[in-house]
Amino acid sequence: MFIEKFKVESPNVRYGEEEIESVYEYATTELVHESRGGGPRQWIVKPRTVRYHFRTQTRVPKLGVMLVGWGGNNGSTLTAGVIANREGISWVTKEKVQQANYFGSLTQASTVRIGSFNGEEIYAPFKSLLPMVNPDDIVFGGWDISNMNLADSMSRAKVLDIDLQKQLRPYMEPMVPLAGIFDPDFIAANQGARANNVIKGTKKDQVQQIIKDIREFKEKSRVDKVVVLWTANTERYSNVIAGLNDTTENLLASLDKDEAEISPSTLYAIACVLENVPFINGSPQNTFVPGLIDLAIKKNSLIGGDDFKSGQTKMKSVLVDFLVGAGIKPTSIVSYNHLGNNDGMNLSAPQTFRSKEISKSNVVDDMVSSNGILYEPGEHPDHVIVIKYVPYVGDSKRAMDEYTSEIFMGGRNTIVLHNTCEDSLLAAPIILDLVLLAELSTRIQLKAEGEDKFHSFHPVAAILSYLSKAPLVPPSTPVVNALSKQRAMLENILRACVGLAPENHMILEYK
Ligand SMILES: NC(=O)c1ccc[n+]([C@@H]2O[C@H](COP(=O)([O-])OP(=O)(O)OC[C@H]3O[C@@H](n4cnc5c(N)ncnc54)[C@H](O)[C@@H]3O)[C@@H](O)[C@H]2O)c1
Ligand SMILES: O=P([O-])([O-])O[C@@H]1[C@@H](O)[C@H](O)[C@@H](O)[C@H](O)[C@@H]1O
Repeated sequence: MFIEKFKVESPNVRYGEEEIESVYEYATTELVHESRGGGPRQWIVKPRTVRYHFRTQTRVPKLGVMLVGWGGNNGSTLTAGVIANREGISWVTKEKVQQANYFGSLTQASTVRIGSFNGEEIYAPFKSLLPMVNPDDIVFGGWDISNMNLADSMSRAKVLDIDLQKQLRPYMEPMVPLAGIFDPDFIAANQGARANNVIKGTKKDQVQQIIKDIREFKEKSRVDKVVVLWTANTERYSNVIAGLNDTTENLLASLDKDEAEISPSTLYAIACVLENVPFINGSPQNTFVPGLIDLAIKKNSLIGGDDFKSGQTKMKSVLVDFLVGAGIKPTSIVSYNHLGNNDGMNLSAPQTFRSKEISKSNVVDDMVSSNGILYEPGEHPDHVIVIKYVPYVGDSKRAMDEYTSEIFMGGRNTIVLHNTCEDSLLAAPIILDLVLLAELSTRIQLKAEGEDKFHSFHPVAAILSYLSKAPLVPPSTPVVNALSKQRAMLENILRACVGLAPENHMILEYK
């Protein structure tokens, strides 16, 4: 059964005027590897409980979202989708009259199990766990190196139905991206033709301009908070060089010296961290060079990413988790896709493709290393990524995957998948979840027993892992890619904030 909302009644939860406070007993384990009584060393597991206090501010801000690459397929499609939902627009397709929706958004279109009632499982909207921004209320803005307005960008993207585009045009025509930071050295040469809207000056001038843009947008749109998200083109990796971008001091000194190796995405990120505005990277490049991560930690300013986990890779983080978890040994994974949008054209250059190849390849590492029965240390499946640019198919990505595994008694199993979809219709809801969850996480404070004061989550927002192909995590912490674990982590943290135990699916009541 589905319910719209609920309230938790418990001595561990207090709903105040301005915040929800909860006390949560976090059950974990401590491992030691030592000898007992002079015998050989053995692994000892010690269950332990740590008491956490959470405080979530319940006042939901008016949120401004500034997209870098606003005029792109993802940016224009997301903007269109939010307007269509806000205005209740429906449109005629060849099959039916279609209503706007937020399908594909974890926060807007998925549910969580609350419990059972009279033997029936009860579910509520994911977004009902804690007060969240209503996406209909988001004010969009942003930058693009192309000066095309959002209505024409939507038309250029060729993602949405024509009847819908016609109804949206009046809303989107007045939306014009701010000039962006353009550096041809970091993206494919084929992107140069659209770069007619660029910020001039030194890299430091460009950072100052981005800061000025953010302040003016916030004032003009009268929003309480701004989140910036990169959905611009994939850049090549920046070279990480000691003395140039390895520390805060060196990165800022390099900025002063107008160092060529600082990428546009890192410049936007510097501006956001200096302005204490959350910055999320939806592409695979290493925007967050060590010096930027160091700066974000010093400023306690949220950064998150990398690379939206939207389609082929999302499926991979489910399938490989299932196979390895079932004791089946994937030995060969081949992921091919072709697409014809501008992203695909940009990825046709070797240096930008390499950024994407890295993020799409590393997604199985945690699952493989979790099973020492199947894999020897250092052993991993053959894993090949192929992306081809085929203009004719446009945004309608065709993905084909082949998974070959070893099974019982020397058997082989091969699974083949084919997936066709508008890539931007998968990515847009992911972008929405990223900005909504980033904003929510900045309203949560926590304190573990033994700590003397409340503090925010670590500024490197591992909580956003479910939405990223290559989750950015705090230094020296584990990267988890298995989708079910990522979702459970996120849901259970939000459940703890409102005094609910983690969902463990034991339903002992019925055992
Ligand atoms: N399913 C998906 O669509 C998906 C999934 C994962 C990641 N991504 C990543 O999201 C990004 C956007 O995808 P898209 O399909 O919207 O691409 P797109 O090419 O349609 O849009 C990118 C936009 O960014 C602009 N741009 C490029 N460099 C810029 C800069 N320095 N500053 C400001 N604007 C700049 C371009 O003019 C373009 O309008 C790509 O990096 C892509 O790899 C997309
Ligand atoms: O999310 P996913 O489907 O694994 O990966 C996608 C790639 O297959 C596609 O070629 C690329 O253009 C998109 O940006 C996205 O990264």
